[in-house]
Amino acid sequence: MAVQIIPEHLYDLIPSRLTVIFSLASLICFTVGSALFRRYKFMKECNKVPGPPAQIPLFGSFTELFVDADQLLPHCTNLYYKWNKNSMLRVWIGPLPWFILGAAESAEVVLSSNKIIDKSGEYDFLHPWLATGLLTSTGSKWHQRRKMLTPTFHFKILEDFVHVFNEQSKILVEKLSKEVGQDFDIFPFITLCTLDVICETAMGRHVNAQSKSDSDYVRAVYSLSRIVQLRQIRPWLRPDWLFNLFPYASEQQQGLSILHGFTDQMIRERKIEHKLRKAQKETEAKTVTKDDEFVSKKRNLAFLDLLIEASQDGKALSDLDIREEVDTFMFEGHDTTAAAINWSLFLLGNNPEVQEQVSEELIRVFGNSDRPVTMADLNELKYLECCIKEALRIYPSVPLFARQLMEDTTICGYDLPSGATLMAVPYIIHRDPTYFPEPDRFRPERFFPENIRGRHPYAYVPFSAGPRNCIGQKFAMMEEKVILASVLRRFHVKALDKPENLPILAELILRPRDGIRVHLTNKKST
Ligand code: HEM
Repeated sequence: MAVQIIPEHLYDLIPSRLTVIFSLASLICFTVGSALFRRYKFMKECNKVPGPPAQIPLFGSFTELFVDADQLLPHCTNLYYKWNKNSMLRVWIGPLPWFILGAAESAEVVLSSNKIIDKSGEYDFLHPWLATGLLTSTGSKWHQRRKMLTPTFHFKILEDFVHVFNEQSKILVEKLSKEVGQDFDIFPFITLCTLDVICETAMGRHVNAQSKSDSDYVRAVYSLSRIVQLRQIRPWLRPDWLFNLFPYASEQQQGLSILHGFTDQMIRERKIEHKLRKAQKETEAKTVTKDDEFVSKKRNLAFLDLLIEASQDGKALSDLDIREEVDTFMFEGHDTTAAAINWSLFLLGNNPEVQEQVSEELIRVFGNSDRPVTMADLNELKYLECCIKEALRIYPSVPLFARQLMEDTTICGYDLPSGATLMAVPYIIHRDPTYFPEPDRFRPERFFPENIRGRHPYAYVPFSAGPRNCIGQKFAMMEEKVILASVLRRFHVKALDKPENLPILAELILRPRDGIRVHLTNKKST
């Protein structure tokens, strides 16, 4: 006999099957309808910003940036000039709207804000590698870390790195001297040099990348950068579950084990050294004044040592926290400077009259000696500095960077919805003829003090600007100056390609697709 669970008098209260189906259908219709309505409103707001129309209703355009990698920047620049009305362009990357900030005016609103500091979803693809270090973190974590790391870029600490820049430049010059008289690609030589510099300054280790012809580390950096870039612009590679179906996933895994394995080993080694140093220090008398305490205690240390000290034996920073910051320095600190030095050489190699002026300055400062560059020299190399700045204007190492709106915000008269991605593009911003007439011409005098005066402060942003600007910009300028001065004291550089014919890849870093082909002549023998 079946057990009667529901009393008979309640049967009438049970909805009929039809009612259930109807209610469910209504609920689904309501949910889908309101989602579509929200989406429609979102797209309507976004579409108020001028830009190419979405090709697929509700989903935007899958093909807008589906161009060859070396066409991405020219394509974006053309789109910007075709549609731009108010310093901004809207592009649909699949269902996601990107707002391209291509002028000082729109860049200022975003970069100067203390609220718009969240990185966009595009940075999530860096997380497997950099986790949430300073570049990729947000909110209170970012605030705390920025505060903790700022003193490590103190002028006095950077001063100690000048000898590293000199040592590695010397090796570079020796290597380049073997190429004198031949046509060759200088890009890998510079990259290995900046890699040696960052390994020594960030981790306190010689990796001798310049002496080895091929570096696993550099290969892994390139492979990961390419994969991150692809995931940013190919919507089908975005979700992890889809990405994992492609061979890129195993390539990424291999790259990560090289990069993380390397950093982990460095952390282990430096922690042991740190313990020994600490024990030794405890036996020494402490005679420093409070003001000098931070700087004087930390001289001759690598960034990693400073992080280990700041970690308070794991209480403030775990080993993983340290790794994410060291990886961030390694990533941000070597490829960016390598690209910047290469682009400077490329432009100087295309503009012999400018290179001549640099040579005259170098003779004025160093005479014919080959002594190392000092801190005082760096302050004297004013024209070289203008050349570096102008090269970063034409070819910003970081060609674009992005923020995500966490609340509805009005920018340049447009009401942009929460969730939108704002993409600052220095490559376009730096070519605004209002601030830089004949923008494609290499004219270092644009950065003479009298010519900078009155220029919009956000017209030139190679290191970004505002609260999330580049923490390493002084380090980068010093390194660039030492390396370029060392190369140009010894060689005359002739570039073999013209800017108008050089294919450029806007990856995470702005790179020449086929390297920088040059011909060096020995100055001393001329
Ligand atoms: C020419 C060389 C360099 C250029 C052009 C450059 C450019 C930039 C730019 C544009 C940003 C902002 C990125 C964004 O908002 O997504 C940035 C951030 C950053 N850079 Fe650099 N950088 C250079 C060298 C360096 C060096 C040498 C280091 C370290 C040793 C470094 C460390 C960082 C870090 C940690 C951040 C994140 C800062 C934050 O969000 O608080 N950079 N850099």
